[in-house]
Amino acid sequence: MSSTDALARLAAVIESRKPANGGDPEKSYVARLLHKGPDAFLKKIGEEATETVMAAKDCDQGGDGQKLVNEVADLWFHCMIALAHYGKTPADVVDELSRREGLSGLEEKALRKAVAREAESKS
Ligand SMILES: N=c1c2ncn([C@@H]3O[C@H](COP(=O)(O)OP(=O)(O)OP(=O)(O)O)[C@@H](O)[C@H]3O)c2ncn1[C@@H]1O[C@H](COP(=O)(O)O)[C@@H](O)[C@H]1O
Repeated sequence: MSSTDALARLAAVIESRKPANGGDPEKSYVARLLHKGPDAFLKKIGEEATETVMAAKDCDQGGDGQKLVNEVADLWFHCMIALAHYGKTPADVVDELSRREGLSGLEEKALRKAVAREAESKS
């Protein structure tokens, strides 16, 4: 079974935890966060992003990378709650990454700057 299947299965569980789908904040962590609303899960995303940075620094100090994997899992999980709340799916993110496939970040940035310069020269 592929990793994207696991993301799709988790997305389906998160969907089932929405208040409109009967998610119970007393019995489910996801339902509790969704019930509390965006401020609650967006705060968790901020925390998990910071913990991801700290775990990466731990790798620089000789760590084996497992903390980094754990923190990225927490980060992805909380981002998936945000995606679900705003009506998006992991498949949408994978599609966006696929769309970018083969387009160098440096080329894309240069293209963006050229478009901005062009617009500025016309204004
Ligand atoms: N993948 C996860 C997952 N990853 C992390 N977490 C929870 O996310 C929280 C992470 O927060 P922290 O590490 O900051 O720990 P904490 O101090 O307890 O956090 P807070 O008190 O600040 O909320 C912990 O409570 C973890 O248990 C997760 N909780 C649930 N899932 C998945 O979501 C499914 C549905 O979960 P429920 O909605 O709880 O049934 C589960 O079956 C899992 O597949």
